[in-house]
Amino acid sequence: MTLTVEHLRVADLVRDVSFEIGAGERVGLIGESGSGKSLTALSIMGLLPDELSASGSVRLNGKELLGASEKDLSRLRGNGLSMVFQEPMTALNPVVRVGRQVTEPFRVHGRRGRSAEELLADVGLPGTARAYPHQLSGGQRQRVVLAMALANDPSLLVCDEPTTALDVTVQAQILSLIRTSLPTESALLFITHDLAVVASVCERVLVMLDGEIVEQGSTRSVLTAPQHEYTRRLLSSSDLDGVGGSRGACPPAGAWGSAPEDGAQR
Ligand SMILES: Nc1ncnc2c1ncn2[C@@H]1O[C@H](COP(=O)(O)OP(=O)(O)OP(=O)(O)O)[C@@H](O)[C@H]1O
Repeated sequence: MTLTVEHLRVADLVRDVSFEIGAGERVGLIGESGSGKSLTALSIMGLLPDELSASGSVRLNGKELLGASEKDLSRLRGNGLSMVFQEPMTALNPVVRVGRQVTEPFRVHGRRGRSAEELLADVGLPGTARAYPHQLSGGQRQRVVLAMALANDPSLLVCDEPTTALDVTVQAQILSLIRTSLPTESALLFITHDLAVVASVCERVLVMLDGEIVEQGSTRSVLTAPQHEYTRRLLSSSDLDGVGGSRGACPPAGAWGSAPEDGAQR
């Protein structure tokens, strides 16, 4: 799997954005609010609102996605491509039991797959298939969304601030679940404001400012030796131990998206 984004433009809001993500790569997209991260993700997914359109090129394994038919895109979504949004309630139907929702990707793509109970147990929610979303906590709902996104073993998972709405403990659980549940060969594009999250999940990072990518590189090099003034400012205003506070000191154990427990297990 290779995702190739070239000269992506969305009005004046995203400008000349180019990057590539290969199979198994975990890539972070950081930048302050309004810098164009979500619009970049929505362009990849073919989910831009009607009033905005994208130009340039977004290719998945060489196949152009910009301008692809809705039929082709919906065949890809939840199959080759999956996305997890910040607010799980927007992704779940409040009047449908979660068990039915997590197996939806199989029905949409006409496939037989694992049972709802299995998919939910995989994300730490055994015995919840008959629950409605409102009977679950915010963290549990995000687990359901993740189970749905992972049901068809997507080649690319896009997460747009999936933990921002959750408290710190639940946030850590969801991050750990993303690290361990995503098949090793699947690629990840992870959007966040939080540099500590990037350090713990991603091996490579793209930095966006005012609609443009201003810096990219390995998470270690960008967070320890930022080249762009904006990245330096982001770091100095973050509470990332060992980087923002005392630059050059050792990062926390397990940082830089390469923690041993990140290994190959599903
Ligand atoms: N439908 C739209 N029409 C016009 N402008 C939009 C639309 N959606 C987003 N924008 C603007 O585009 C810019 C980039 O938005 P985007 O949501 O991609 O930012 P972001 O980096 O994801 O921010 P956040 O971290 O707050 O989610 C913002 O200035 C936003 O106001």
